[in-house]
Amino acid sequence: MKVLKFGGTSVGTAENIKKVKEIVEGQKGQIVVVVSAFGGITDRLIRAAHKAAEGNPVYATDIDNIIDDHLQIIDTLFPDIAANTAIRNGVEPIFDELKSINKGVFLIRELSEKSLASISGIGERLSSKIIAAYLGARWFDSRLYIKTFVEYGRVHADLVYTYKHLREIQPQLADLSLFPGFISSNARGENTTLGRGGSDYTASILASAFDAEMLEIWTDVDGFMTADPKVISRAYCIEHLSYAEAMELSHFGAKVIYPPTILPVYQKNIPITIKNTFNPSAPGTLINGRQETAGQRQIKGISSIKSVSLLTIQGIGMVGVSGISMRLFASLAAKNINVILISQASSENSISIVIDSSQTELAKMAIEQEFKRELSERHISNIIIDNEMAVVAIVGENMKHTTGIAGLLFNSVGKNGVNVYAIAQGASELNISFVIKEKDIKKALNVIHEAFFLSDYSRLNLFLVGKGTVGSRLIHKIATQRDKLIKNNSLKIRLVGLAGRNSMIFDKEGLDPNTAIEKLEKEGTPGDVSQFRDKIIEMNMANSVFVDCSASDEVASLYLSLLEANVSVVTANKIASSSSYETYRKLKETARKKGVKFFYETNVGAGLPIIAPINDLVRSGEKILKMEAVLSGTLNYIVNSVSEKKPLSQVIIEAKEKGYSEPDPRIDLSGTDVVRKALILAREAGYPLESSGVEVEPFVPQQYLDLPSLDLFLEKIAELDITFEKRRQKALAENKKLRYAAHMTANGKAKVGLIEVDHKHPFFDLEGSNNIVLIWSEHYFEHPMQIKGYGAGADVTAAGVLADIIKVANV
Ligand SMILES: NC(=O)C1=CN([C@@H]2O[C@H](COP(=O)(O)OP(=O)(O)OC[C@H]3O[C@@H](n4cnc5c(N)ncnc54)[C@H](O)[C@@H]3O)[C@@H](O)[C@H]2O)C=CC1
Ligand SMILES: N[C@@H](CC=O)C(=O)O
Repeated sequence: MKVLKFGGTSVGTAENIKKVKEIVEGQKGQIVVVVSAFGGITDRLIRAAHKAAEGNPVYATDIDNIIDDHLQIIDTLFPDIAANTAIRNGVEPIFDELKSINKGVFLIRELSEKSLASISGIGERLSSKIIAAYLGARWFDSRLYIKTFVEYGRVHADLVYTYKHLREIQPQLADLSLFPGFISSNARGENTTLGRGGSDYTASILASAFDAEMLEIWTDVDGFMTADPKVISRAYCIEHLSYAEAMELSHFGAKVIYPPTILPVYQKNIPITIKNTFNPSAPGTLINGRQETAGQRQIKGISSIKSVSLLTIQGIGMVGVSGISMRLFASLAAKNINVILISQASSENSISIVIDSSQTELAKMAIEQEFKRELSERHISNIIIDNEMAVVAIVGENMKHTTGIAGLLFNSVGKNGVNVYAIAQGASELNISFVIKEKDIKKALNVIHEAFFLSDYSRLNLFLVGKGTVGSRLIHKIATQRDKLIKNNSLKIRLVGLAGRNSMIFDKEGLDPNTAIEKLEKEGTPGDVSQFRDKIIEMNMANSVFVDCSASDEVASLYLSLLEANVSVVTANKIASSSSYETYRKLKETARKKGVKFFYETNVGAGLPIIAPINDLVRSGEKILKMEAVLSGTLNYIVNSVSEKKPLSQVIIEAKEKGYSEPDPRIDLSGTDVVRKALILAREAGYPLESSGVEVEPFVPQQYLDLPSLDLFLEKIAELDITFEKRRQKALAENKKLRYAAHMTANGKAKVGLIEVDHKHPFFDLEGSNNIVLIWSEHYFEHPMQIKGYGAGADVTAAGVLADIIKVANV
């Protein structure tokens, strides 16, 4: 025999009830069906009853509407007049009862527990009669067999009597029998209920009493998911759970099954299958007593509860005093307050508990009353209440005796800036629960899911500033590389925010990179970058990365606050790392402390790997003694491209057009860009160089750089065309070439300026806009390490920024 339970949505409409019929008719052997009330009816009944108790006459209309909805379902399911009349006659007395109890409540303005139990059970009485007639099943009144008693103000099933009654009627069961879920009665024969979700419990009690071979819970999801799919879109259905795992997951918020349901079938070792009425071919989740084998996932699922409060009592007078916990929990139990989580420090200095937020005041009063003396004598100093909290739990039998689970869990939430307020883990190692702020729940669930369920891919949420030469190519690369990154690196990069100088757009699900710039221009909301930063922090998304493709100091000034908010920063903009050494140090230290990344590889040599190899040398204990480099793509392009036919002024414009120069080319021509790069290289090599320690010879005389506007500069710079060409010709006559070079030594000094190199010098053959860096260290002494290649340009830089972004994900 099998017991099949169909919940409210499964029997929410006549169409759905037809699906139920197909499922039932597809079964073999003896079947017992349990049904809930039609979807939403129980809530509507309870609301109407409360209105009646408040003296609100609208209750009567609400009841009429409930009755009409049932009649409509009857009319759709029973088009045949005789059958229709028969079922209408069958339910008419229940409609009358509903009206008269509510009328009584309305007249005396009082809704007793007894009346409420009678009213709220009417939904199941009606649905079960209608569905039994439609399926041709023998109908049984659960109230006659499922008996309850009250303890601590709560209704409990009296399983001894219940099993006895049910076994007595077992011989009367037909091939297809149907019981209403949820409803029961007490020893005096008065109506009671098994509590919300009680239909699952009814089905489990029947399965246990009748020794069923299987209990099937038919609902509107495919089964237990690895996490709440409304929060984690990548959550997927769990194929198998042990009873204990299912109990833990459902207790902690996974509303797939009502937690007490598991006990009756567990005691008989009857398996449960969770199935989807709307997707019956899906395998669902099987719950049984099978032990997990090694090699399977350590974590089966993540669940969470919101709207809870963390209540902490603390005081040094509690240390070593026995009976404190007993009195605390007894005082809460006396007020019917359910404790969701308990955490106590081994010092016994404090006990933290989590309770439903609606019971906070009641709990505080109960504790204050119980510990009146201890509070007045300051043995207990404080009762602290943190509201708007959430509990997150990871569940899995395979966690037992496996090291590193807690480490991975708290590392993943910690580096995303989620603060953990309390932790609880039982010695059974089946569940690790912890308390966080409710606002962090989405972020926490996302990062934990990513850390433990690596089945698909990691995600990065990008917030990009700058859609110019480099930024626009980066967006293009994100669009073109997307599929490859998912396939080869299991990484999904989502552009969730984009900002220009005065406007911004956001999309939590990810902007389409092919149209993001156009969308920003058309639909962007006005605002500056500090507002962009505030919104990033407010969005509080997991794995957030801020990407700076501007040349703005205003943007660079935001990095610290972003890193402090656990947002990683990837930047092509050199301003931050080349400003004061203290700023550079603080940014790196903050990133390290917060467990986020601060990457700026493109600051020197664009897409060339220069910073990473220097870091590797330093980390391996190498002392860097000297560096010589050509670090300006623009200036190298200029010295290589000026000719008799092509004057300096024309080549400067070309360098800008080719995307080599800074937005303002005077930054290159003054030597500032190379100074910035030299500062960064020296600092990466371990020398706290400041810009005052760099001797600079600008590429063009200072008087041109002092001109009031860029336009004027570009107009006047032609005056230098002849002088520059002469200098170039003179060097050429001596078989030499001009190079704008940087020179850094271990004494912490640097020099930047135009030099002449002969054919033996490694700079001599440096073509186009290429860069070169020579590094002398203890081991690279006679022959320096050389890094050489394209040193500027939108595509190589965008590729370098993308490489830094990928590095953030550690894939
Ligand atoms: N072009 C190259 O080869 C390389 C460039 N870089 C760096 O890349 C960065 C970007 O360079 P390009 O794309 O050539 O510059 P760009 O001028 O073409 O683009 C910069 C973008 O940033 C935006 N922007 C500027 N100030 C802003 C602010 N306060 N708020 C929001 N947006 C702002 C501008 O509107 C523009 O869209 C620069 O810092 C540059 O030094 C780094 C390595 C190589
Ligand atoms: N303007 C820079 C671009 C790279 O940083 C250069 O010319 O090298």
